[in-house]
Amino acid sequence: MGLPGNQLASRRIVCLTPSSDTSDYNRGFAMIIDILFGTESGNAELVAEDLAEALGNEHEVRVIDLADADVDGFRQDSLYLIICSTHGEGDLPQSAEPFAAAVRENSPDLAGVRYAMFGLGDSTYPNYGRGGELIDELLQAHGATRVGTFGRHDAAGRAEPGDLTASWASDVLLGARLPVPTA
Ligand SMILES: Cc1cc2nc3c(=O)[nH]c(=O)nc-3n(C[C@H](O)[C@H](O)[C@H](O)COP(=O)(O)O)c2cc1C
Repeated sequence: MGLPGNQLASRRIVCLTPSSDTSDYNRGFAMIIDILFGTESGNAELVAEDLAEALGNEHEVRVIDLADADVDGFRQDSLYLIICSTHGEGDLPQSAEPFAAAVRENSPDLAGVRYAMFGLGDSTYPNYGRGGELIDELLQAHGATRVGTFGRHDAAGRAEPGDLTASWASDVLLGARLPVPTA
C-alpha cells in the first residue's frame, strides 16, 4: 500500500533510521512491512502494535486497521502481516468487513503481493479462527501469495497472543528473505 490520504490518519510507527536522510524510503531497513489488523474487541490491534514495536528497529513498519486499508493500494515491495480475529458465528470482525466488501467489489489484481496470516479465535466456538481464513481465501482468490505458516491464537488456551505472533513473525520474515526459486 502506498500512502494515500486515508492511511495517514491511521496509526503509523515511524522507526529511527540509521541515516538522517529519509528521502530514500527504504534506506537502512531490511524490509517494508505493513501490519494490517481486523478486530472487534481490540485484541488484534494490541497484537499488531506490539509486533510493530518489536519489528520497528530493523524494518520500516506501519500498522493499519483493515477498516482504513486501501484495497487498490497493495504494494509488491511490502510484506503484509495480517492479524484478524473471528466474531459472530465464524464471521469477520467489524473492522475487517468493509475491507472484505471492498476487495469483492473492486476486485484488485494482487498478483505479486506477499502476505502472511495470523488468526485470533477461540476453539470453544464451532468455527474456530474462520475470520482469518476468510481474509486469507479472499486475498488468494485475487492473486496474492501467502508466505510462511498460518499462525493462530486460541483464546481458550494458555498461550499469550504476543508470544505466538512474535515467533510466527520471525519465521515468516526468515522465509520471506529467502530468494524465490525460479522454475
Ligand atoms: C461474541 C463473540 C463471538 C465469537 N465468535 C468466534 C467464532 O465464531 N470463532 C472463533 O474462533 N472465535 C470467536 N470468538 C473469539 C474471538 O475471536 C477472540 O476472543 C479474539 O481474541 C478476539 O479478538 P479481537 O478483540 O481482535 O476481535 C468470538 C468472541 C466473541 C466475544
